[in-house]
Parts: sequence; C-alpha cells; structure tokens
Amino acid sequence: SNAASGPDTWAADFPIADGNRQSPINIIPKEAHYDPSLKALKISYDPSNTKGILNNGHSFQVDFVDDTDSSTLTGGPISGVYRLRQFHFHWGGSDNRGSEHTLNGIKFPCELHLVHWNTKYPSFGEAAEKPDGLAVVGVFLKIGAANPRLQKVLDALDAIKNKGKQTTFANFDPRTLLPGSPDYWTYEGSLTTPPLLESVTWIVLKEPISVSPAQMAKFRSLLFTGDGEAPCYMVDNYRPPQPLKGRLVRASFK
Ligand SMILES: Cc1c(Cl)c([N+](=O)[O-])nn1CC(=O)Nc1ccc(S(N)(=O)=O)cc1
Ligand SMILES: [Zn+2]
Repeated sequence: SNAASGPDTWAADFPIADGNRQSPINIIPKEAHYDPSLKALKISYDPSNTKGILNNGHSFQVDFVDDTDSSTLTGGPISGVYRLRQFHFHWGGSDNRGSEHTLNGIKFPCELHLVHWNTKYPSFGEAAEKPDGLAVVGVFLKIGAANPRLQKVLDALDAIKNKGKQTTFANFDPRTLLPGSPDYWTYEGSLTTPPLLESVTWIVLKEPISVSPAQMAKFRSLLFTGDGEAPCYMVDNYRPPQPLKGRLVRASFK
C-alpha cells in the first residue's frame, strides 16, 4: 500500500484503526471453533435490484436498490434480515497478493465483499454505526479457469476507468458469484477502509471461486485517479490482516 494514504496512515485520522475488532484478519482454520449452532446462510437476491456500477476511487462497486426486502441475507451467524447494499472487490498488483483476509497467512489475488445492513435500523448509514449493523460476505478468488459469471462485471470496467465514473449495470444476480460450498468462518470485525467502523459481522466463505490471469489484468486496468489527473493504476487496494485481540473465529463446518 502506498505510504502517502495507505493503511499505515489511517490511525491518525481514524483512531479506531487500532481498535479491538478491526478487519481483515488472518484466518487459521485449525484455530477456528466449529459451532454446530451456526445456521446455514440464506441468500436471496433479486437481480432487478441492480442499480449501477461505480469507480469510487478505492475499488469499484455494484450498487443495489435497498429500499425493500427483495435482496437479503438471513440465517448464518446473524439474526434478523440484512439487505444487500453493494458488492466490491480488493486485489493486488500481481497474483501473489490482493485479498484482505488471509488463510494460514496465504494471500489470494482477489477478494469479493457483499455488503449488507441490518433492517432493524432505518438505513445503511445508521446501521453502519451499530455493532450488529452490517454483515459482509467475503469470497476468495483464486487463479484458475476464467470465470464466466465474473466476466459480465469485468466487461463494464472500460466505462468506469477513472475515479468517480459510473455507468448503468442491470439485472445481475450476485448469487452467481458464490461458490458451491456453504461452509464459512465468522467473526466480529469492522469495515476494512476508513471510517473502519466496528459494525461488521464477517462471513468468509471457505471455498474460493476462480479468476483467470487475464481477468485479473482487467481489474488492474482501473485507475485510482480521476480524469485529467496523472494516471495511477488501481492495484493493492487491500488492508493487511489486523490483530485478533482475543476474538473467536467460529466455523460452520467440522
Ligand atoms: C461508511 C459509509 C456510510 Cl455510513 C455510507 N452511507 O452511504 O451511509 N457509505 N459508506 C461507505 C462504505 O460503505 N464504506 C465501506 C468500507 C469498507 C467496506 S468492506 N471492505 O466491505 O469492509 C464496506 C463499505
Ligand atoms: Zn471490501
């Protein structure tokens, strides 16, 4: 991460960066606790809720209409109904890095985050301030065959090369980006970029999905910079693992 504005500089403006439930973390499967009381994740998304795709200057995100309970996450470690707000990714400048969570210290080239908020609160903004306000599903991407479901998202990136650019993007079902296995790890954490709010129940899926080297190159064609600025490729937009500080990581599987 670059020195000027990278993760090492965040504590100055956001003291919570050194808090007790920061994300991401390194997940050590052997130290996770199997919890038989954890329910299966129940994910149901309505593709017609897809609102658009935006380069926000630190990643790109696909936004969803979240004014009804039509795209929701329930079950798993959470109680109540959480609505899908957006999904986005984090990736590296080369295939040996890019994910935020790591597995036994291993970095994946990319990580998908599906961001949901608890409907017991009136809005995403309100929920983001509460300890049980958000639930983010994390999915690792590993180098392999080209992922045809990912390609529709990647084909939209040429239109949002620069920071602040957005374009239409419709009828996408994020369920198509999820792996077959329902197995996950879960722990209490935070947003991984400022404001680093400690409001996220993390649900990290065990099984990665595939991405090809050519598809990774597409992620890396985006720019951090706005139109007319000296171009800076959008790569290494990941925060490294943070101290566990005594937190328990639970597994939904043996
Ligand atoms: C903080 C906030 C509020 Cl409040 C609003 N809002 O519209 O009210 N928008 N944002 C921005 C936001 O969502 N950031 C965010 C950061 C990290 C992640 S990550 N990687 O998944 O942890 C998910 C989201
Ligand atoms: Zn993220």
